[in-house]
Amino acid sequence: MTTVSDLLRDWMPHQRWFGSKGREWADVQESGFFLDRGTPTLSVHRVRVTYTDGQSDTYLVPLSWRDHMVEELSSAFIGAVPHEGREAYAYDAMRDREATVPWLTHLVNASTVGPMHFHPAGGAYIPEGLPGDIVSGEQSNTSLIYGQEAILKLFRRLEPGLNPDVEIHDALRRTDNEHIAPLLGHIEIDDADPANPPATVAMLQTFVPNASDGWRLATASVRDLYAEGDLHADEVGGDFAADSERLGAATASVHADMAKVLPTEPADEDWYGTVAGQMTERLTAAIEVVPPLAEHADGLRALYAAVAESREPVVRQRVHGDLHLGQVLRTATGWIVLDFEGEPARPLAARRQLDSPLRDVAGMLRSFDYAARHMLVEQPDDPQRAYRAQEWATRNRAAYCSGYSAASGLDPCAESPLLRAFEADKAVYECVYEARNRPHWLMIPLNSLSRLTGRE
Ligand SMILES: Nc1ncnc2c1ncn2[C@@H]1O[C@H](COP(=O)(O)OP(=O)(O)O)[C@@H](O)[C@H]1O
Ligand SMILES: O=P(O)(O)O[C@H]1O[C@H](CO)[C@@H](O[C@H]2O[C@H](CO)[C@@H](O)[C@H](O)[C@H]2O)[C@H](O)[C@H]1O
Repeated sequence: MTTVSDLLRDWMPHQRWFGSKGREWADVQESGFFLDRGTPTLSVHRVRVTYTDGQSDTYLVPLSWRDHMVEELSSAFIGAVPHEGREAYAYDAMRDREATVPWLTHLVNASTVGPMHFHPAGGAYIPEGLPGDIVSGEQSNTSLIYGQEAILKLFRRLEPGLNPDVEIHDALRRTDNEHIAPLLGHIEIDDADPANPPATVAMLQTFVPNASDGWRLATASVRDLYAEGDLHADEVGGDFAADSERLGAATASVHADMAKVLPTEPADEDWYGTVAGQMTERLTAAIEVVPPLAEHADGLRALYAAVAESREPVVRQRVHGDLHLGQVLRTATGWIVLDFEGEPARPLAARRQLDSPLRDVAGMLRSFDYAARHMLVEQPDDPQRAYRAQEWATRNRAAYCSGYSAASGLDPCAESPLLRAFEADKAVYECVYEARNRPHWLMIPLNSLSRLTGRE
């Protein structure tokens, strides 16, 4: 007899938000409860996947249930299980509009349903009664947009403790920072082990209408440059440098406000060695997943060792942790920074540690490199394009640093072994990310490592 666990075992590994693609499953345990008993019925499942290496992850999977097949929802159909002598048809509840209404209703009512707790932010207006539309695109989480007013992000992989996205947005409510989208509420679920704190399930924030994400804008600019074979980056219509500069200033403003409302601490003697050690550990683990990384290992270790030697002055603070062009939105008036949850693959405790703000600068600099070079994936041997890509990346990286420097009084890109090491460390992370999610893009961070370690 087919069970919900059987359905999930077949379906989950193909979902983009499932972070452990390619790992063999040894076991799956699921426990669910009903969040809404209307039509369709909405159930929420905690799904614990244990892999053959003994490690495990817990994912959150909302399902909607119907007593017949619904043709318009065929792309959201997961499978059928026997229920009270008939078939019950399970759908991906995030793609079933009618099943999206209860999330906001429960938030407005500050409900507790079984192990799930809904927390509206004080004084926030929540647009109750509207259905949500899923955000298309490839992301680690799943988001629903409610009437261009609010966006609910469902965190798929559950970990005990408050998600930094909620924590940081909540703290920033005490500032009037114009570069963030205000928090409207969040949802938690109790951990199976009562000794652990609840896990954050979702965050509701103001939807920023009529905005384009930085990745789309930057890559449009790169395409314009490629189309104009004889013109330079500053001469073509879609030059992005002014936006990059404003983005640098926006990053500095968000960093400054995070430092105001969240803890800070000057780095002590040990910090540099600890950071270098963490980067080396990450490299060792990454080589297991991406063997070609081994040829960069010596160069990378030298970059990490330079961090410990140089001991640049650093005031540690909370940072974004996974800043890239896909995490920023350009509105008519300026940039908005999204998604403060850090790198989705890192443990929560590591993502909440105080760090150098250069970590974020490095993430964005990597992203300029990605935007410039992603079209070279199709034409790796075109020297003219490679030259133009380098030109675009250099121009926009410099503009970003200049914007950051003007707003903060600190040039983040002045010769800094720490920044260089952070860029390299991010590229190592990206190699693992690409190998797992988009293997045809693996060459982008791998080639960057050749440049960062001076092999090219
Ligand atoms: N407040 C918002 N207003 C408008 N669009 C948003 C907002 N938050 C997120 N988005 C859109 O949803 C996408 C995914 O959001 P994000 O928070 O980055 O999720 P993920 O953690 O899955 O990357 C973003 O790239 C952006 O296009
Ligand atoms: O899903 P998240 O937004 O939290 O971030 C993950 O996915 C990103 C890809 O969508 C990945 O970013 C990498 O690819 C980007 C282009 O798609 C590029 O701009 C970034 O520089 C590069 O790191 C991110 O690393 C990952 O955590």
